[in-house]
Amino acid sequence: MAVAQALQTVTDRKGALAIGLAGAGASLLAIRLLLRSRVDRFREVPGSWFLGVLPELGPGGKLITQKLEEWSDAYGEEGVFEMNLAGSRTVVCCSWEQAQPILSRRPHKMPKNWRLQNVVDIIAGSFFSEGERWKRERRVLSPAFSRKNVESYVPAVEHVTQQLLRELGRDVSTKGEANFSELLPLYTADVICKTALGQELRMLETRSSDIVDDVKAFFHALQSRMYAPLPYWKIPGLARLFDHGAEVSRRFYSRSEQIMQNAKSGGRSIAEKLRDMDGDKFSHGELMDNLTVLFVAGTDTTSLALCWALYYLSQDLELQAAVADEVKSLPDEELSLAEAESLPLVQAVWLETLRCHGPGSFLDFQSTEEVTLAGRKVPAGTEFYVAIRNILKKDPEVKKKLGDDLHDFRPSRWLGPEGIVKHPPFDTLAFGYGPRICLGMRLAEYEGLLVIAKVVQKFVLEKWDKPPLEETTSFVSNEPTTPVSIKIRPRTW
Ligand code: HEM
Repeated sequence: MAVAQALQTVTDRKGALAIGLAGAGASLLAIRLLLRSRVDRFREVPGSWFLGVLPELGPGGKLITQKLEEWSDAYGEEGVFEMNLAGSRTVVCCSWEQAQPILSRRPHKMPKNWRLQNVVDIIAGSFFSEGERWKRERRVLSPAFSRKNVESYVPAVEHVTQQLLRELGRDVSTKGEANFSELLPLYTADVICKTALGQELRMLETRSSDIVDDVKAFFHALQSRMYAPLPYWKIPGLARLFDHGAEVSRRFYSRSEQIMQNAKSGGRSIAEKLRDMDGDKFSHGELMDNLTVLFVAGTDTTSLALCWALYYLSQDLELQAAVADEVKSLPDEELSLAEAESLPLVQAVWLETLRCHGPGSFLDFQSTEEVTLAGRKVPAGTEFYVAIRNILKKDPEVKKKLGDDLHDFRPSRWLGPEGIVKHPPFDTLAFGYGPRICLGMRLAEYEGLLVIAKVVQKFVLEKWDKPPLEETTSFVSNEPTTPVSIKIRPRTW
């Protein structure tokens, strides 16, 4: 009898608990719906009430670039629409008109969004910081990428570019084709090491991909954490099941320590300059963070943009022949920044590649104040995406300047009677906008022009005869889903 009574009590308690939980759930849903109805809404991408559109973004959000383009077409006729991203209301600005109120509030009123907080235990440094810390880091790092300093890196970049040409020559004689997805990240990593960090790691020559593999693993971890429905990395032992961010972070830290030890005091490279600031303008940890950021931000981005550029040139042999004609008589020795910039068609190919396939296809923020968009008030704390790719491929303002056929890859749209016409800010939008625009833009641009010019001068890229490349998103990069392997042969004049 006593046992039966005890069982009854337990069952009653369970029942009461279940009713309580159901009641709490229903109240939460009711509050959510009530709050929702009070907010001025834009057209919304349909999704489940709990995860919203997250499942549609694929594992780790890899489909976000394509989805933003698709949804901008379907829901973005006002230049702005919204979506529920795992419970967070996210407003997407897909036109230049609606993007401007967001971008003009940067950096302090429109910081990067809270999702970046998910990665602070594996990476920090200028790309990820805010407020006073970001200001100090930007001030200290900026001079390293000034025009004058990038000009001083010319011999180093030329040295690595010559190595790239030698490696391509080797691949031609052994395989008849070059895997640019393998070679270009080694090239950009060598350039960063030799210029910014003052170290010669000869990754191209030895084809050693440890650093490049770690950058990719890092991007994977960052992307996975930013789009995870639950903070799996906070549960001991679970993080390693989903990403290797912590191990990669440790490896980068020890590489940065090594670089600092090798750096001479008072030298020219950024690492050498930073070494003198250790403990003064920068704490030691901050120093290590920023060296890692340079590795991470400067390798995959530029190499992927170059992969896309060479892919387009192998698709369009007429365009390639015109580029070859432009670079035919370039000297074998180094090209200054001004000489590289005086090649209009090479520059047009670079600008058009960034417009169609720039690695940073969107920027994400979180507002600190109310913003009015398309006549509707959006409260402080809302997440915003600025869909850069969509703007560059569909916006009426961009059409006015660059033509109606924005879906086509047509470098000549950047050319006028006098040569290149840049159309700011659209010529640099792939590098971001405003005070936080990409720090390495000048170096990336120089590498881009130089590689396009020198590769086409020395080699013919045969016609692309494989299926068209598709892309997937990995943190700030948009990479082809299959390697960019192109049949090449030496060019004879
Ligand atoms: C084609 C190549 C590249 C592209 C398309 C690119 C794109 C971008 C974008 C979109 C941002 C965010 C800008 C914003 O928030 O407005 C950024 C930031 C940044 N990039 Fe690049 N990047 C490239 C190459 C490089 C290189 C070579 C470096 C240097 C080593 C670099 C270092 C950085 C840094 C440090 C930031 C953070 C700047 C800050 O928040 O103050 N990037 N980049």
